[in-house]
Amino acid sequence: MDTTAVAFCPGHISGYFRRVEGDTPATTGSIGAGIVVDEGVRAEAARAETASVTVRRRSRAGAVIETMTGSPPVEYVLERLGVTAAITTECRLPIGAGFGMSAAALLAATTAINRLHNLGLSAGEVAAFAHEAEVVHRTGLGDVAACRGGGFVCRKGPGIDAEIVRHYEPGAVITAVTLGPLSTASVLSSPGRMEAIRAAYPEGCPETLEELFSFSRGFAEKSGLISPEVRSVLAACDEAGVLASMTMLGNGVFAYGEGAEETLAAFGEVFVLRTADRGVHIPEE
Ligand SMILES: Nc1ncnc2c1ncn2[C@@H]1O[C@H](COP(=O)(O)OP(=O)(O)O)[C@@H](O)[C@H]1O
Ligand SMILES: CC(C)(COP(=O)(O)O)[C@@H](O)C(=O)O
Repeated sequence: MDTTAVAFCPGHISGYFRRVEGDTPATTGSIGAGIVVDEGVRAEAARAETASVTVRRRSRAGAVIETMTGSPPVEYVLERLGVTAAITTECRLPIGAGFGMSAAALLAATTAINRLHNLGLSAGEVAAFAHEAEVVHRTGLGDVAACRGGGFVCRKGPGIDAEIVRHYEPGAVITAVTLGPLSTASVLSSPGRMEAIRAAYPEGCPETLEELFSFSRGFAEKSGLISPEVRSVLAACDEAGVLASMTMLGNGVFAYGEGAEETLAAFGEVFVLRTADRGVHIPEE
């Protein structure tokens, strides 16, 4: 009997989205587009009498820079599955910055719990529990669906079973900078903000990364979400001819193409990411 199980899930930078309201969490979610990135969350589930979650962030060099206790959405999944475990999540990207860390933590943790307790859930059932927790806790809408696979994605319906168009761009470098957290729940709970977001939604699916940036930027401009700090970074990117938009929902910017890293570096810690080639999985260790 294994005493621990591990899973990894990539993060997802949403470029634009529109909430779709269903009758249940399964039919509630979002449509939109974004990029699944190679950095994400590694979750370990260990046998334990009681449920607990420890959240760790590591620096690029591997040192633990932050440790937090508790994660309401991950605890929700344990309770929903009727099992206990000691969960430890580890990530390098900041939490609450629009990198879909809540969804990555949920998918990775649920995958690890399924394996630890031999629950026999299919990949779809694992994703359904993770998605339910995201929607109930207002930590995300479309990230779980996106992180089931890699590439840059266009989600055409809510929930985990809707059609998703994926384009794989192996090696494409996406650079991001964060200027501080933005609570996803606070935006998703604001009727005024959600109406502006609804009205800003662009039609059609991007065929190229360039198009994804152009649709995302149009959405960001119309959404009313751009803070003065994000505006300064976007202005610098425009000046340098670098494609850029706001990370949804985070107080940050993601950018693509030559000069992106140098331009963003003036504003904070830069994360150099690549489009992920696969979604949630059990790593070979
Ligand atoms: N790495 C993680 N491990 C465990 N829980 C997490 C993790 N990242 C986010 N969460 C949960 O999600 C909440 C934040 O969600 P949100 O603001 O949507 O962040 P993000 O934009 O990174 O998805 C946190 O308060 C925490 O409860
Ligand atoms: C934009 C968001 C609603 C939240 O994304 P994050 O803050 O990264 O959890 C996402 O889930 C989406 O539906 O596109």
